[in-house]
Amino acid sequence: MEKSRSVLQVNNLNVKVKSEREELPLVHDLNFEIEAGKILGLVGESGSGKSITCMSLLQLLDKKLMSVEGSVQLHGRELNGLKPKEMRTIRGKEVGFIMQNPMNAFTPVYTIGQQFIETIRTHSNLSKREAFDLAVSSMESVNLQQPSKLMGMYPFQLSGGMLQRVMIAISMCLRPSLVIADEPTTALDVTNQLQVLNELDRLRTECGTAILLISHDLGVISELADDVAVMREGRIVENADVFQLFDRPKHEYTKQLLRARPLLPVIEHREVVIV
Ligand SMILES: Nc1ncnc2c1ncn2[C@@H]1O[C@H](COP(=O)(O)OP(=O)(O)OP(=O)(O)O)[C@@H](O)[C@H]1O
Repeated sequence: MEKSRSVLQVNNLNVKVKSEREELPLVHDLNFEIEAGKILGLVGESGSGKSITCMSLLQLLDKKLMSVEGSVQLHGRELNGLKPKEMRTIRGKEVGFIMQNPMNAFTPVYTIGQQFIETIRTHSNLSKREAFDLAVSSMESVNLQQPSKLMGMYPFQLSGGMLQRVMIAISMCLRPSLVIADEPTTALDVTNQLQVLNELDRLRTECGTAILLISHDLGVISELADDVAVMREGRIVENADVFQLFDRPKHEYTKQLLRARPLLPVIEHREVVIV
């Protein structure tokens, strides 16, 4: 039997928020998969459930507030229902997470270097020196200048865009088999956006990483994604190959999204990324 190349397989995923009287659905019956080396773009208007989906895949939702039903398999291993300790060993090593707000990813009282090295050493057998060198080279790959100096600085001493790139470097340095990237480039200027997108592209090409890429920027999605899922009000209304979705959208909502995109910047963006 042919071995499945599926890295992430999601079946009948439902997320509900608990209130005193009832449970209100936020995400309905999601089904999708991502194969090794492929990028699935997830698009949809604000509030459509993209971030809640990411958090549920990573088992990061507060169980007291939300319930998650359905199956989330990483290389065939069920993640939904794993103990927090087991999930912690998976997050950071097998699954990298790039979140929207980089400030939330760091502890203010430790330096960037302390946090970077701690993360690397929790998930690997590298010495402090080796972890330092890996951190520095990872920061260089996302265009951070003077990475050795940055290692000694505290999060508040870096701009939002720099912190975002440090978080991306941390998420990618251990070459996880899955990266979940929730608006990874929103806080960045165009040059750094391109650097980060190229780095994501390199990761999937060279390391076979599967990537779930959430972005408002349809130019970014059309450039990088192999498949695109369109979310609306907690449901996936269309999931198709990127060419089919952009050239022959089926769902009325997808057509609306495509009509609403700003054309000029998208074209410029695509041309530069291809280089
Ligand atoms: N802690 C929470 N309690 C109750 N409802 C929540 C909670 N967090 C999010 N929601 C609701 O879940 C829905 C989906 O939110 P989500 O943040 O996933 O949207 P999104 O598509 O990621 O939006 P954006 O693009 O703005 O980040 C929204 O209606 C939001 O109000």
